[in-house]
Amino acid sequence: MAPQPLNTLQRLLNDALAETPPGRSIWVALSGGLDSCLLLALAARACEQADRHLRAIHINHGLQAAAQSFEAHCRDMCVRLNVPLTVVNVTVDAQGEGIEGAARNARYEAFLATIPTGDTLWLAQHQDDQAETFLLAALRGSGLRGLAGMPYRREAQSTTLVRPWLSVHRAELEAAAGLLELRWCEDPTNQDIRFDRNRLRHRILPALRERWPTAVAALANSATNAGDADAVLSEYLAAELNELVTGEGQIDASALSQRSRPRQRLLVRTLCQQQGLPTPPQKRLESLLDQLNAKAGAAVCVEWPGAQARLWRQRLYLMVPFEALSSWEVSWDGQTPLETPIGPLGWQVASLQEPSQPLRATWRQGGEVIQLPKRGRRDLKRLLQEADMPPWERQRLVVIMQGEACIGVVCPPAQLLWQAEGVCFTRLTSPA
Ligand SMILES: Nc1ncnc2c1ncn2[C@@H]1O[C@H](COP(=O)(O)OP(=O)(O)OP(=O)(O)O)[C@@H](O)[C@H]1O
Repeated sequence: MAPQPLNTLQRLLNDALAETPPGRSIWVALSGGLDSCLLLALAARACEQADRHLRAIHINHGLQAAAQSFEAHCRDMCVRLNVPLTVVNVTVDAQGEGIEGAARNARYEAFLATIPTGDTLWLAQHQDDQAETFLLAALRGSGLRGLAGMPYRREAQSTTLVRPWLSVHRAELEAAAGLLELRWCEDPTNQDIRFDRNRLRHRILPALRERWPTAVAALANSATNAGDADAVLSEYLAAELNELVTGEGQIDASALSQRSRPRQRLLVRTLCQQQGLPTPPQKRLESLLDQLNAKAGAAVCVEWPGAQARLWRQRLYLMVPFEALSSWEVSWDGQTPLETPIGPLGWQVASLQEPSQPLRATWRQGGEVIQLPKRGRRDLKRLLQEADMPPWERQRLVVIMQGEACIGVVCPPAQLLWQAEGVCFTRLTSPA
């Protein structure tokens, strides 16, 4: 009979296996370290018994001299276990964030780009990793979402990520590795206490455990509780946000200002999350909320890395910051797909009143006039006001000119706003 630690670990894998769709592969994220090597060894047994297809993926970050030996170890282990291995080399760009975070982002991007839709990826994180993640989040002052740490299971771009051993203590994995006489690579950087996580692991958690022997399990439990609370709260907030939505990526700022401050904070953070934007740091968020009742004409813009919030006509807009536009003007035959500095125009001209006169495309300069069917000559400025288009979007409109006449106004890539009398634009269909 298998010794107790192996039994527990094997059972958790069988449970995880029972939840994966039949006919799809299970992938093990194999770093070459103890935990993921053990995961691969026991996953190979579980998948063989259940007649399931197992694969492994190793990401080579190329960050340290030892990277090649990790890769070699993974290759060797997969050959011995007869598990197909995919190795992906990534370039880690640590600009603007720590090297650990940049490596993690590059790794997850590579996982999702490599693993076919519908397959499942198993990661070897355990309870101690979860406790560290919780503490790191608490030390950053995170809200519920951050404190929830790593979920047992999560869907990402149609790939399911599962951590079957999230409830298992590291010591149990070490004991199991000993029983199996497993071989793995020790990552020399794991001892480097200049990294926050390593400092927690080697200095802080041992001190906590000395006074509170179950500290790791308790912290991991708090993460689970935070995750549950976050999931329920998210449902309520999504429903409340729905009532505030005034259009895509915008909500009613004056209705938001009627809410209590804590509610406002949560609603803005949730809106950011829904739009895949980073949430604002506390001071930026407070500054934004202080201005919710700004006068209709005031141009309020609060920025933080990766996102900005704007208030306009009592509506709150959240978006990715625009890059400043430099001047641009090109001549155009009306047929060739036109690439603007902010993407493809998406339209072509099917017919013109004066086909011989050349066209040019440019940003809206101000002062344009367009002759509209049945409406006569109209100032573009007035039309934009009537259309309720925010000022920052007005600056990014492409106007098609023929001589001094504006014959079309497009918001790239999809929206044709106006076409002049006698002119017909048609939508470009993307090549199959
Ligand atoms: N380079 C990598 N290639 C593939 N998977 C990885 C890689 N690095 C980490 N992982 C996956 O993410 C999990 C957590 O990563 P973490 O950096 O905490 O672990 P590790 O110390 O590198 O390795 P291990 O958890 O195997 O001891 C790993 O258990 C493994 O499943």
